[in-house]
Formats: sequence, structure tokens, C-alpha cells
Amino acid sequence: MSDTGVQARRSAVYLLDMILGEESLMSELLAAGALDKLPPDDRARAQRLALDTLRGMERADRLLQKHLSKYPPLTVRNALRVGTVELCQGGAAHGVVNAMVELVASHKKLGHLKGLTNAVLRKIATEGPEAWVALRSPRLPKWLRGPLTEAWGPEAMAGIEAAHFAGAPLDLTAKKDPAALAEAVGGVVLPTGSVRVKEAGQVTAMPGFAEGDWWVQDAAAALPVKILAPQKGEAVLDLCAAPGGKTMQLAAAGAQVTAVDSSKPRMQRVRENLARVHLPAKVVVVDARRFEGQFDAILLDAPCSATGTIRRHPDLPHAKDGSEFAELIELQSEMIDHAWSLLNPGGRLVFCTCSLLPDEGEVQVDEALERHPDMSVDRSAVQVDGVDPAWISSEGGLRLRPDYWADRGGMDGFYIACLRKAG
Ligand SMILES: C[S@@+](CC[C@H](N)C(=O)[O-])C[C@H]1O[C@@H](n2cnc3c(N)ncnc32)[C@H](O)[C@@H]1O
Repeated sequence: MSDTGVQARRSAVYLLDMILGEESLMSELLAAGALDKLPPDDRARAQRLALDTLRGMERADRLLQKHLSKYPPLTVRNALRVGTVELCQGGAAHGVVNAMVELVASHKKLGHLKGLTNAVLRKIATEGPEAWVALRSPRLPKWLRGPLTEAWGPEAMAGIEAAHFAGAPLDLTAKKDPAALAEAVGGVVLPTGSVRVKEAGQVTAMPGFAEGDWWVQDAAAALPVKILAPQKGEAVLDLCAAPGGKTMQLAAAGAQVTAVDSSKPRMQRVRENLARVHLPAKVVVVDARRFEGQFDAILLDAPCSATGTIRRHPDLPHAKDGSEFAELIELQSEMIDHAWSLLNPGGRLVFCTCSLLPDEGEVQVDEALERHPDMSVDRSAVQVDGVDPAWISSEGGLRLRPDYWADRGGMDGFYIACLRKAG
């Protein structure tokens, strides 16, 4: 990392400018090489600063508005936000203020605002940290808060927002032995069998990564494959497979996996992931709605709003406005219908989305049941180890939310249902 940390902070501000000003997603910016020129430490720091700032932005804005008579241009506002979040989360005042002032001073058009930056951040350094802890958990924007509050109620919404603010621990899936993995990485085995690491460092440097003993996967995201319960040697279709977390689980269980995804670059990651963990799968790049074949077991991890993953991706509510969700919901129902045509009588289809919106879960299944008289929901299938029966919804699917397991560090939001075809 560079000595003063100015470069990492400048990149964090750039990421925020793009997310908040251009509605870019962090994943798109990283894939486009936004941080490629930084040394690895600065890259990790820039990303962490941007994510922390997005999580705490409402609190930062509340503190900053007291000291600003009018909002400065977005880049300076974002520099102030980054500085405020750092200061309020224990950053050393001198270093943070100097770095942010240097960053603004060096800006071609905004250099004249260095005095403002200095004055405001000095005030925040004095009074900010105490005021910070008294502020509420940041809220989601209205377009998302409205439907989620309607679906889960105000109390759950407060829990979900607290979970978003807290961020997410690192969860791993063991290729073989969760207890041995927990010991090796200093983690704990969760009731569902995932391994949770509280203080994660660089993932690629952790024991067993190079050997392919595990992969990163949220505890909630590991449940669809456990619910599908693939058998050794069974032919399983993994529709929408990339980047391959569930493909690896299926292959580790000994299934003969056919992994399908429409994205060529994302499928390259599936190949790389499979190679690292030394597991086989047939990889096919095609639109899931055009794939042909017959299977007894199908996993459909459909593209969705990803609103269940905001703990890890706090950029999402800022970069999106929900306008593309109707198209995704339509795509999901087309995918369910096509997957159903690929399923043998007596077979099972596990449908899942990392969404908190019932339209992408419970409602999707209710409507599929109406379209397919030979479809039923297998309630017992979702009752795998560690699942609280209270998480099972009325139609028989599993509703997972970030506010569950609050004392353990939460989980991603997910919806999972096991659909049986009449024999
Ligand atoms: C939620 S992600 C899948 C995550 C994956 N199952 C895992 O566990 O790592 C959804 C995937 O759907 C893929 N996708 C989107 N539209 C598709 C389509 N029409 N046909 C096939 N795959 C599609 C995306 O490329 C993306 O990789």
C-alpha cells in the first residue's frame, strides 16, 4: 500500500462517483479494470473503503449536512463521505484528513475546495465518532424499502437494514470435511454445514485455497444444493451455473453435472473454479431456455434482482432503481417452464433466487403451480440440517433473510423451493 493511502482513497472516491453518478455496479467497474493499476493492498483497501462508505452513507450524510450550506460537486462530496466513514470507524484523524485534503487539492477542477474539505473533516474528526454511533442503521432507498416492508413488516425491515449495515462474514463450503476446514482456517461450522470465518484476510492466501479444499459461498447460497440432495453418479443439470459455487457442490457430491450459463466470460470462471478444486463438470454456454436434454434432478438458480446480497453488495440499491425487475421476473418464469420440460416424471427441480422480493420467489412458485398441474412443492425437501422450520413459507418453499442468524452474523437473502413432477 502507498504510504499516505491517497491513491487507495482516490480510487474509492472514483468507484463512488461511478456508482452514485453513473449507476455502475461495483462488479462491472472491477471487471472493467477500475483498480487494475493499483498494487494489491491498495486495491483491497480502495474496495473496502468504497463498500464501507456505501454502507454508512446515510450516517455520513447526516453528519456532513450540519457543516455544509450547499452540497459540493459529487467527487468532493464522496471524498467527504469516505473521510467521514473512516474517521467515525476509528481512522486516525491526522492521516485521514491530510489524505482527503491532498486528494481534493490535486483534482484539476476541484482543487479550490481543499479548504472546505479540511475544515469539514476536522470538525467531523472531533464530534463525528460519538454522533455516529447514535444514528440509526442506514435505510434502503424508498423504491426497495417500500416493497420489502410490505412483504416482511417494519420490524423485519429494521433487522434487514441492520444486517446490511453490519456487512457479511466470509463463508466457505468445504469440498470434503467442514470440521477440518474450520480448524484449518480458524472458523466455526454453522448448523447448515458451511464454515464461517469472522476475521478473514486475503482469501487466496488462506490455508487450503491453492489446494482447492474449499470455495467462498454464503451459507444461504449453499442450501439449494443440499435441498436438491444430488446422489453419487446422478445426472444433474445446473441451469444458470456461473460462477459455479453450486456446480462445485454438485460435483463434490459425486453427481455427473452439466453446467449451463449464457455468459461466456462467466463460464470461463466456472472452468477455472472447477480446475482449482479438481472437480469435473460438463460446461455448456447457451441460453438456458434453449438447452435440450432430460434429467431427474435440475437446479435453477435464476438471474434475479440480487436484493438478498446487499450485505455484500451495498452498491446495488444505489446503482439500481428496480426498473429492470419486471423483465427478470418474466425471464424467471420462462426458465421455470423450460426447466420443467427438461425434467423426467418423478424428478425434482430446485428453483432459487438470491432475492428478497416475493415476486421472485413465493409468487413465482404459486404461479408456476397454476401453470403446471403436474407440479407440487416438496415441503419436506427443504428441511435439511440447520434449517429453522419457521423459515418455511406457506407454499412450502424456504424463505431466508439477512436478519436471520443475527447473533451468528446473518445470512444472504434467498428463496428456495423443491418442485416435484408427478411420476
Ligand atoms: C444467480 S447467478 C448464478 C449463480 C451460480 N448458480 C452459482 O452458484 O455460482 C445467475 C446466472 O444466470 C446467468 N444467466 C442470465 N440469463 C441467462 C440465460 N438466459 N440463460 C442461461 N443463463 C443465464 C447469468 O450469466 C448468471 O451467471
